[in-house]
Amino acid sequence: MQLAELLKDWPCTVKGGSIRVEVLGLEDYAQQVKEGDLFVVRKGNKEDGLKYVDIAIDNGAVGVVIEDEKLLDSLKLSVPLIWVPNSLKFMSYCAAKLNRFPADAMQVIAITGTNGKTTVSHFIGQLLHALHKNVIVIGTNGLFINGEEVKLNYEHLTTLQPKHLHRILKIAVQRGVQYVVLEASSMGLAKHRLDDCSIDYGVFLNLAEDHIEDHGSYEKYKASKQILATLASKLVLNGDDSFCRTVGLQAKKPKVYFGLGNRVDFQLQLLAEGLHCSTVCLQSNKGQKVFTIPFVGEHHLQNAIAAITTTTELGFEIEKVCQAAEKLHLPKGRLESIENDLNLSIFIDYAHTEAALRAVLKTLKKTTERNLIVVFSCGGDRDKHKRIKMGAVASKYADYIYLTMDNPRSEDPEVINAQIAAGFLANQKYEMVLDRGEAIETAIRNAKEGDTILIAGKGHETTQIIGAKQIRFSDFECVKSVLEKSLSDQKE
Ligand SMILES: CC(=O)N[C@H]1[C@@H](OP(=O)(O)OP(=O)(O)OC[C@H]2O[C@@H](n3ccc(=O)[nH]c3=O)[C@H](O)[C@@H]2O)O[C@H](CO)[C@@H](O)[C@@H]1O[C@H](C)C(=O)N[C@@H](C)C(=O)N[C@H](CCC(=O)O)C(=O)O
Ligand SMILES: Nc1ncnc2c1ncn2[C@@H]1O[C@H](COP(=O)(O)OP(=O)(O)OP(=O)(O)O)[C@@H](O)[C@H]1O
Repeated sequence: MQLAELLKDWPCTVKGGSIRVEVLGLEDYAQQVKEGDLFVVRKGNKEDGLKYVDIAIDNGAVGVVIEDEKLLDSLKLSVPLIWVPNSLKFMSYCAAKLNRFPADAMQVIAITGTNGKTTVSHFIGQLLHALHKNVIVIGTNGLFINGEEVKLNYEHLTTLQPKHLHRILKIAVQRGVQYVVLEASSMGLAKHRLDDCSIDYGVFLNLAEDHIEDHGSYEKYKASKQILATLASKLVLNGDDSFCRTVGLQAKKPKVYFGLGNRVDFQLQLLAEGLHCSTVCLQSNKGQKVFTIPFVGEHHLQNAIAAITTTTELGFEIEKVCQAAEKLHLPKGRLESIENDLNLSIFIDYAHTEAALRAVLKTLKKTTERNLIVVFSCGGDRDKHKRIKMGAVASKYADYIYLTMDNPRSEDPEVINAQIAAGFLANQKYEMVLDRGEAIETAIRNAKEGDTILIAGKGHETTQIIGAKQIRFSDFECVKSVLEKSLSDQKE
């Protein structure tokens, strides 16, 4: 597309060079600029893109975009210099336009909330696939087409940057994908990554304190989430959550409420609970339906009803949606039970917020036969306020706690753990085993038949960040090797 055409409807000032040049792509990382790309200069948290303009031009940039108006006079380049008021908004628009607004050809569902985005995205993906639709799901766990993971070869964010997202959507449309389910992180929304996705349904799950340091304050975090209500045409809201209710009251848009409580359009009631499944009753103006879903936990019932409501709103018959819901499964690392011969219940779960830890511990407390044991810690260099709160929640439900490491980054893990332990009840039994592998091994070896062990915080992740180093570590691989070792010890 010609630069002139690309810039036609966007407020900007162009200086020097020719606007008749062909633009092939968009890049804000200078070293990755390819022949024909526009290079967008941004001042970030760590770097100033201005430092890298020469590299971008050497790599073939056909234009340079800036948002500092003063540079229009001082920067002399061999290619057009383009000033735009907001480079992040421009990147979103430009990426969408260069790919011919692929989202317009799809039904776009975006999910936001502090907890449950990945789970609900995958549930909606599974329901649509079961209803014979082609669907792409993009979020923390990666990119999935009809349930099959497609590996990306670039930095993986929960909400992809527009330069990646619109290219993926264009290919998806070409391959006949009709639905896209996107996780909308607060940072992704604040950084305008989803501005030009023509979102049909914005799904609001819940709000709790998180990412405060990333955003600067809780109010700013909350405001970032609310951006989704302005971007989406219709809203699907959790009627049990006060933040979602407020979003619904403020938005002058078609909306529908779901929940486990009263005053909602789609209500899911728990009728009976087994060890691994829940029998539920769905009530809506379309009638009543009783069915069984293959997992437990109030929070996952919330996630299930969010997905069922959204899919029904997309125009599918409620009976067929409920039928498909009987085969839902949780995504990798969410309340995942690990089979073993030790008569222990071992679960790996991605809980890394206070609300998530409460939800999963409350669920496991109900099913555990004996003691509930938790292995966890908190991440370093972020969200310090949540440590004491997570400590208090763990202590409320757990009989024994192993404090360990969960991406301590530049912080001393002993200090992080001391801040967690400050939230413990006075009589809490616990110990600190900093090496995560050793902590998991000790928890399994010391457990007695009938105990439940929750290994929380890492879920699907496969790395541990200690200092500046990222080392390979997976809770799944660790548990597997401990179980194998204990089996061979038994045989000896
Ligand atoms: C907060 C945020 O959105 N940060 C993103 C942002 O970084 P930044 O603005 O600080 O950029 P910077 O590294 O200072 O660099 C400034 C400019 O110089 C350029 N540069 C820099 C170095 C270089 O060698 N060459 C070069 O051209 C950069 O491309 C950039 O344009 O631009 C970078 C490059 O495009 C992104 O990698 C980076 O995401 C980082 C990886 C990140 O971790 N983001 C997290 C906070 C995030 O978005 N997380 C959410 C989930 C959390 C939530 O729920 O809110 C997510 O959606 O994943
Ligand atoms: N509806 C919910 N309410 C409270 N906690 C939940 C809910 N759904 C999931 N969780 C907890 O949060 C953890 C993470 O779930 P999930 O990955 O679906 O959330 P997320 O919002 O995508 O998280 P993140 O933004 O950190 O990637 C789960 O392992 C579980 O412990």
